[in-house]
Amino acid sequence: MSTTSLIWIIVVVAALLAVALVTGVVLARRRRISLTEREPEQPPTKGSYQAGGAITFNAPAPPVAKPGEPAEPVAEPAKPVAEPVAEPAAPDAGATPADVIEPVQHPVADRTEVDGQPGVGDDAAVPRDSVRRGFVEVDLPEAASEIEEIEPTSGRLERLRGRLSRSRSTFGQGLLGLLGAGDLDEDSWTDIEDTLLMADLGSAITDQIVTALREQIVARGVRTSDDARALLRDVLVDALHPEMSRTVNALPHAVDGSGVKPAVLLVVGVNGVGKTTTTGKLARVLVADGRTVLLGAADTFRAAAADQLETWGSRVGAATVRGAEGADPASVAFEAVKQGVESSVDTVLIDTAGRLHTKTGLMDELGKVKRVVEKQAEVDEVLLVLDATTGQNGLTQARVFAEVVKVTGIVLTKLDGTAKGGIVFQVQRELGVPVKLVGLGEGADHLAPFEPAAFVDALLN
Ligand SMILES: Nc1nc2c(ncn2[C@@H]2O[C@H](COP(=O)(O)OP(=O)(O)OP(=O)(O)O)[C@@H](O)[C@H]2O)c(=O)[nH]1
Repeated sequence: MSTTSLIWIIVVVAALLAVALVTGVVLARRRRISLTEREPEQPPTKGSYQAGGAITFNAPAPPVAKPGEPAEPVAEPAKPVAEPVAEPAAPDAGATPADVIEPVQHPVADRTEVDGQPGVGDDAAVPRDSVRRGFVEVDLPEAASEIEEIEPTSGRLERLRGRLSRSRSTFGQGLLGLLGAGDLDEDSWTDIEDTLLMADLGSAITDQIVTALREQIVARGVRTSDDARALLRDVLVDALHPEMSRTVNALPHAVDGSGVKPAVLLVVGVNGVGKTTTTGKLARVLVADGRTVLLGAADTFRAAAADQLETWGSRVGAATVRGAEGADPASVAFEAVKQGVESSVDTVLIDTAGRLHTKTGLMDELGKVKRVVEKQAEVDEVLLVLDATTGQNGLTQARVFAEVVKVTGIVLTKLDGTAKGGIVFQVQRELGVPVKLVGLGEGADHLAPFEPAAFVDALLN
């Protein structure tokens, strides 16, 4: 091979290498992902929470002044949740004559249960054919690594109205169809009665509503379906006692000679009704309102219940006081209130054991929890949680609990899972105690203040 040929070969190889190098660089640049520094995320500000017309808490005293902080003025115009409510702190003394509806008396002959009214410590009698509720195992809510943002409670009932669709389609729409169908004969009135009974309004309230409808349909000269809707709305809202106070007594209050103490709430009810979930949801609402909350896991019967509560608390930055499995619930409740007082939190929420209804003697235990707590602080609210899907069974439970503790408010859960939303009417009548909150789903923010008008609108529209 001549020298010239060798030179040519070297030149060609060099040229090919150069082309390959340039192509490689271009391709590598194209494939590279462009990385830029992300703007740091802004943490959700509490100030963005607006909750006017939402779950209302009483404010009998200025909020707790934390050590080193100046006391805040009594009036809190910036906090829409804490609408000023002219209610004294003590729930026993808080009811105005308009708030009080007489609880229904139950002569033995009228009772639905076969064994007569259950007494304290007895098993509550349930209809023989009812399905027995077993142990409820629930998945723990996912633990959050940082404090969650909480949906405002304002307008929750409107936002969650779709969750009442089962009651709306059977009860609300059924009634509207019957009432707006023109001239009503006796058969139509019987159908209206049946619809009310099937929605679990109970015979007394059904009679009351039918009588009111019959009178007013003539008095108002109802002609169109719009007239019928307006009449039905008024009658149903009226039957829900809109004048009753639904304020949750959950704000700290002054105690003679010992400064300000946290509000203490007991959450009671049988197993599986949704006590722990409700306690967690309520803690969220309070935290969203700028309150400090301590949780007491006095459901020592089931270890997972304390885990469940602790997880709820961790999601909103609330600490949980718990005891060993099987520990005395009263001692856990005592410790929770003690710590709550010492750390000057605004509210202590105590989740109690749920097997009080069916195990002899356990109802007495609930009385003990209350007595022990009262050695340190007043119990401001006893919220009885009832599962709306259990119908008459729920009413039997309500009676038993009312014998042991002074129930001050009802939380009706699982209204999203039933067509029998009418239980709301009956349960208030049974106990003479207002439904204050309703559970409309398993979601963390699916707890709404109970507002009679919004509830009826959700059923009828
Ligand atoms: N659909 C629906 N489910 C709910 C509601 N409230 C609670 N639940 C569910 O009901 C189940 C039982 O709830 P818990 O809060 O564990 O009930 P509990 O009364 O504390 O039960 P125990 O700890 O066994 O006494 C869980 O699966 C909840 O997610 C509600 O409003 N709607």
